[in-house]
Amino acid sequence: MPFLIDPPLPDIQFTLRRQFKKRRFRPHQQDIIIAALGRKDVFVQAATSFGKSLCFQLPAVIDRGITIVVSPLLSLMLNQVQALRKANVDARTLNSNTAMAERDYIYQDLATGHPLTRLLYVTPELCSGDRFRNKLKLVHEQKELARIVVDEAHCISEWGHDFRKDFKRLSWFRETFPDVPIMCLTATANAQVRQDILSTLGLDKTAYQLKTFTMTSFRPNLHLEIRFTSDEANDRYGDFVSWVKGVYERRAQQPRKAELDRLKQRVDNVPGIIYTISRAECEAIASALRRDGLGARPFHAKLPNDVKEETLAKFITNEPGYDIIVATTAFGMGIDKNNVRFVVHWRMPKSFEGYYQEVGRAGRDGKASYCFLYYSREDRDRIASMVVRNAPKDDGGNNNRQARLESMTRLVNYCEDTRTCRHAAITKYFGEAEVPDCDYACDWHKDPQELRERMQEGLASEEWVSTQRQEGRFDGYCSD
Ligand SMILES: Nc1ncnc2c1ncn2[C@@H]1O[C@H](COP(=O)(O)OP(=O)(O)OP(=O)(O)O)[C@@H](O)[C@H]1O
Repeated sequence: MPFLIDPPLPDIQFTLRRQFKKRRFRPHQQDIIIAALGRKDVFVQAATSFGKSLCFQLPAVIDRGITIVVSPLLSLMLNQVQALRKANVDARTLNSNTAMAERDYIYQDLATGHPLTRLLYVTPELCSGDRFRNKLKLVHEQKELARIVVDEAHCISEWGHDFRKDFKRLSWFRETFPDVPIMCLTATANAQVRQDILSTLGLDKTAYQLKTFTMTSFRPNLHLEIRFTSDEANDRYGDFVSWVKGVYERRAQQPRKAELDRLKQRVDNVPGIIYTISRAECEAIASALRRDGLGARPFHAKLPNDVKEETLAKFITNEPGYDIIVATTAFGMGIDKNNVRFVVHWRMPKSFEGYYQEVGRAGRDGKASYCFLYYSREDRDRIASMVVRNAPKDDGGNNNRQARLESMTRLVNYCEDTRTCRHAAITKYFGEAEVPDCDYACDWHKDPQELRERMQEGLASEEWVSTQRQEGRFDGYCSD
C-alpha cells in the first residue's frame, strides 16, 4: 500500500489556491477530496460543469505517488494535461498519438518505480497492454501507485449510451492492486449504469470502503427549448440565422454596446456550438453561415489534427471568425470553455445522455445560456434506423442495442412532451426524486400553451411520416 498521508484541511485549501488558482471549493468538492485522500473508493455523479476534474487532480497533487487517469477521449486528455502543466503540475498523457520521445520518457519514468509524473492520462486500450501493466506493477511494488481514476465512467456499462468494451477490462486494476483506491466519475448514469460501474470495477465487493456522491444533474442557467420542424418546412437555417442576428442586433444597441466596448468585446462574439449528425451537413452549414457573414467553423473527426487544434484554440480564445463551431459529436464530452452562450441541436441526438452532455457545454460560467433543439419526426425515424444499424454486435451488443434504443426513445418522448418542465424531465431521467426549481428556464415554464401550439403546427403528421417510412425514405441515413 502506498505511503499514507493525512493532510490537514489548510493543506487542501492552500493547494486549491496556490496550484489551481481557485478561491474556494464548490459545494461537495471538498468532501469528495477528503474522502479520496482518506483512501476511500469514490463514486461521483454530478452535473456537467460541476468541477469533477478537480476532485481527483487536487488529491493527485497532495498525495505521494502517481495517479492514473483513464479517459475515453484524446481531446479531453489533451485539454486537461495542458491546463495542469500550465499550473506547474507534472501531468502527461500516453496514447496512440503520443510522440516517441515523450512515450520513452514516460516508460522510463515508470520503470524507476518512483515516477516524477503526478497524473498520467491513458486510454482504456493502453491499460490492457502487457507493457503498461508490467510497469504499473513495478510502481505498485514501490508503493507509489496512489490512485486509479476512471473518468466518464459510464463508458464501462453496456447499459450506457457510450459503452466502450475496453472499459470492461479495467476490472484488472482491483484484481491486481486490491489496496489501491479507485475513483470513478460521470455526469450521465442511471441506476443500472451506476450498478454496472461499481460491479465491473469490483467496488461493490468492498462497499464499506466506498463513498458515493450523487448530486443533481440540474443546470439552472440553461434555457431549454424544443423547436418543431419537418422536412417540408425545412426552415432550420433561416430560423437560426435570424435568431443569432437578432442577438447581435440587441448587443449593438446602447447601452449594451458601450458596455461591450468597455469590456473590449465584439458585438458578434457570442460563442456557440451547433451540433449536427453528419460530416457533410457540418461542412455545409459552416460554409453557408460564413457566406452569410457569420464567424462559423466546422469541427469533425475527419479534419486534420492541426486544423482541429487551431479551431478549438481560436474558439476558446474568442478569435474573430471562430464564434460558432458547427460540430459532429466529435466535439462532445469534456469541452471546457466557460462562456459558450448557446448550443443548438440541428437534429435530435442519438441518446438522452448525449443531449445532456452536449447542452452541458453551455453556460459553464453559470450565466444564462440558450439551448434549443430542432426536432422533426422524420429525423426521429432516421436516427432510430441509424441507432439500430450501428449498435455494437460483439460483447454486450444485445444489451447495448436495447439500452441505446431506450435512451433514444426517452429523448423522443422528452421532445414531444408538452406537459412537463424540461429540467424536471432531465432530472427524472437520471433517477432523481426531487423536482428542480426551474425559474422560467424552459419553454414549458415560459408558455405551455404556446408550446402545444408550436408542436401542433410544426411537426409532420404521424400518418405522413409512416407512409414515408414504409417507402424506406429514412433507411440509408448515416452519421460520421
Ligand atoms: N472550486 C472551483 N472554483 C472555480 N472554478 C472551478 C472550481 N472547480 C472547478 N472549476 C472550473 O469549472 C469548470 C468545469 O470543471 P470540469 O471541467 O472539471 O467539469 P466537469 O464536472 O468535469 O464537467 P463535464 O462533465 O461537463 O465535463 C472548469 O473550468 C474548472 O476550472
